[in-house]
Amino acid sequence: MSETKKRPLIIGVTGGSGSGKTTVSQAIYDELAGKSIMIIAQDTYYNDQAQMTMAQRKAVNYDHPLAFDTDLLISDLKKLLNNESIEMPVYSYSEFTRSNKTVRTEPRDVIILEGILILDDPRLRDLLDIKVFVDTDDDIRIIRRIQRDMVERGRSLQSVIDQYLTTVKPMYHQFIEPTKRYADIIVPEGGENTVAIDLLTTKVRDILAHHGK
Ligand SMILES: Nc1ncnc2c1ncn2[C@@H]1O[C@H](COP(=O)(O)OP(=O)(O)O)[C@@H](O)[C@H]1O
Ligand SMILES: Nc1ccn([C@@H]2O[C@H](COP(=O)(O)O)[C@@H](O)[C@H]2O)c(=O)n1
Repeated sequence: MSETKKRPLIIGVTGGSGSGKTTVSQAIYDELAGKSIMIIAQDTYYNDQAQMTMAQRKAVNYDHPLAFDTDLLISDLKKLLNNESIEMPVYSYSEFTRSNKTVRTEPRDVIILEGILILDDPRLRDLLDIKVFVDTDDDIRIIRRIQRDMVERGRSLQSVIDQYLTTVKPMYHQFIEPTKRYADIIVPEGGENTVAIDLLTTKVRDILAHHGK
């Protein structure tokens, strides 16, 4: 009798911009080195804006749920859950859109999905097996964001401040912070919280062992 392949496990890691989602996701990934695991950033699934001018792209509210191509993200996750490969988009923060390339991505036993709005859409939320909210104060997040966006995302100090006040902060309080209620685990201070990361990786190891992985 042929063995049925088990459905991959999806861990969702959310929180405000600069809260430490990427750091927590990378820490889980590193702790589970040697396992079949991948990280998907929700940012990769921002809408395709190739047909827009640069001025139009810069004016988009990137912290609103409608900024994302959630249908494509859900469709790709369902393929991975079905143990099929996907063509993952490639996103550029400096171009404010996807490139015309994609990366062929094979399914893995564990998928970490990290992003600001992964708990907002019930269709997406329902695909997640473990839901984590990284909870970091607004002042710490804006300081981290200034440092990161100026170094890694080609932004000026003034543009980071303007964007934070006009969209990032209000959207956080309207759409992101309310999704904390859906989280199984709330992690204060993100990547430095080794206790939370140990608990999560132990849980994932238990589930994989139960599946014989
Ligand atoms: N606990 C921490 N202490 C100090 N800096 C941190 C901590 N966690 C993350 N950072 C830094 O803050 C920035 C944003 O963190 P990141 O994990 O990318 O957040 P997010 O993915 O939520 O936007 C990064 O430059 C990262 O190195
Ligand atoms: N072209 C873009 C796209 C997104 N953003 C900002 O990125 C934030 C989400 O990424 P994190 O790694 O910080 O979680 C989000 O708050 C958007 O404002 C952008 O500035 N430009």
